[in-house]
Amino acid sequence: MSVLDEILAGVREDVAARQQQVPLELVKERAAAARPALDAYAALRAPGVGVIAEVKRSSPSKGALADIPDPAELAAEYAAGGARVISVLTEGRWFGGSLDDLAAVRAAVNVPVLRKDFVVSSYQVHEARAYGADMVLLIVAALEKNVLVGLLERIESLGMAALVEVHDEDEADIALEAGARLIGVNARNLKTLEVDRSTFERIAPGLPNNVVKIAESGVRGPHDLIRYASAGADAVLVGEGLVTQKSPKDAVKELVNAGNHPATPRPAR
Ligand SMILES: O=P(O)(O)OC[C@@H](O)[C@@H](O)c1c[nH]c2ccccc12
Repeated sequence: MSVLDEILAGVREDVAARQQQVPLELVKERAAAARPALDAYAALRAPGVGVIAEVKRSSPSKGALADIPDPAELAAEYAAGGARVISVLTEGRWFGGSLDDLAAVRAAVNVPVLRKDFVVSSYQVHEARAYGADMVLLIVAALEKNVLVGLLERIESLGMAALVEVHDEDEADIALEAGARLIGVNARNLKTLEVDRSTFERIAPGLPNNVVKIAESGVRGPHDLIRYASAGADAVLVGEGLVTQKSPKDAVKELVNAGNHPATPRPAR
């Protein structure tokens, strides 16, 4: 069984358990009462290369990365540093995240917040909205195409934006056919867990201009952002390179400055 399959099996168990405790109808009521979603698509299309800063305690590839006793405080630092969007891992078994982390971050910042998880059912989409998410990750490799289409429509009908993650050209085609407007190319292969930054350079040029292109994984400093920008990235998503820093705020600022520098290429529109 691949790591992805193992993660998905755990996620399905956890979702089933939550659904026993909190019925879908109740989650929908909470979603309807939540503050309306912010426009993550607009935020990520703004001029300059954006930074999506991630709250991530651990990962299957690296194990423990950072304690993060106060995710709200970390998110506030990210926002103060100029992050366009905050990504919050909500998967618990492998990434050490939770929906409480999402709610805490939502309450602490005014920028859009991404629920980063292995979303396989519409229950999780309603949960995302109930806990204040503005954006939800969908991983093509984890979903049947018809399920992907259904979840994407559900996310948009709740006013949120879907970030559709791909790893190769075939998955990118599926994402486009499904109607994705924001596509994330993950340089980390979810089967081998290895990072290959050339993945973005291979796939991004084939994506239409109106699609917002996000480079995920492998950004350790401004040079990686500039490399991704040269290949057409609208934004980069950064986890490890920020949570391990003494000053996450300064680290974000450094990336944001590189993303706004006149010499940094930006996608043609
Ligand atoms: O820590 P990094 O190398 O900056 O990577 C961040 C992000 O791309 C990674 O956390 C990620 C990308 N896609 C995911 C899907 C699930 C969990 C995590 C991820």
